[in-house]
Amino acid sequence: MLKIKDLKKSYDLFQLDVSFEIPRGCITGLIGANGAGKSTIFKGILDLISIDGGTIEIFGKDYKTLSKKEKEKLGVVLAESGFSGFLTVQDVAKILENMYSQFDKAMFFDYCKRYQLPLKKQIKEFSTGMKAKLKILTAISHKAEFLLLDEPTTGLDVLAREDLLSMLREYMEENENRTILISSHISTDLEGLCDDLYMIDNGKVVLHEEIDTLLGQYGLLKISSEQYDTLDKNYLLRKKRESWGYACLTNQKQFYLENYPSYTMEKGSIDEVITMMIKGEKI
Ligand SMILES: Nc1ncnc2c1ncn2[C@@H]1O[C@H](COP(=O)(O)OP(=O)(O)OP(=O)(O)O)[C@@H](O)[C@H]1O
Repeated sequence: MLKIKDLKKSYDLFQLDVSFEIPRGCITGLIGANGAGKSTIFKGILDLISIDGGTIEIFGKDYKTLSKKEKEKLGVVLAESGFSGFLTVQDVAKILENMYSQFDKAMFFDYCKRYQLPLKKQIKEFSTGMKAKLKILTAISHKAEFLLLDEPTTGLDVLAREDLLSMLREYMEENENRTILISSHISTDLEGLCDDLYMIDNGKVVLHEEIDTLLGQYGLLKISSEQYDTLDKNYLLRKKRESWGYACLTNQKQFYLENYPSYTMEKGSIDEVITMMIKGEKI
């Protein structure tokens, strides 16, 4: 669905250089701290910034050659975008109807009712959660095949975030060919939604893994210096010196559980894996 090879973009001290592929029918997450380069990737894919190098293919074509009809198959939420605050939901529906031949008006108003989005109130009076839901709704209501969502959950409370993730899950359930690329710095959002995860740090991909593998096969060994000295280190990815010894990240948890059953092995949250990959020392 999307193929990015050696995408490069420089801003002063920041240098983006990433390659990745997003298969049809999957939800792929981009996770990274503020300034990691997530929005730059989205803007590159959508041709909103000039890139310094690399290739981007969407639907098997160079991204610059997409026809109007093909662009209609994209549903986009960008961190800094949105409709004018002076418009109402009814105005937005009219705009979408004119923009997209596939706009599903009934579904749009049905969702507005379900998520209590008032039709006649100006958007500037909406809460952050209401604005976020409207943005997602504008991305999914024209039956887009591929959603590109940059930080759609930022600033939302737990309930609003859950509503938004439900909208995305429903969107995926309706058609198995639908595909999502979503970024967030909140790992739990992506953990419960995505099939595949790319971790971005300082413009580079530091880890690519399926969520099931990340949750099932990664683990954090917490051991003393003496235990570390005699440990088989072949299946360790990173280590970090701690006051009590070493924390070690492995993607072969089972090996250490079987061979060192008395050593402390923690499941390791996605945040801990990210921290170890970025701050830990290579073995
Ligand atoms: N137009 C620009 N001019 C100069 N520097 C920029 C510009 N846009 C982005 N940058 C820099 O590029 C880097 C990556 O920014 P980007 O917005 O892609 O990060 P991000 O991962 O989306 O962060 P956040 O989660 O805070 O939105 C940052 O160092 C940022 O300051």
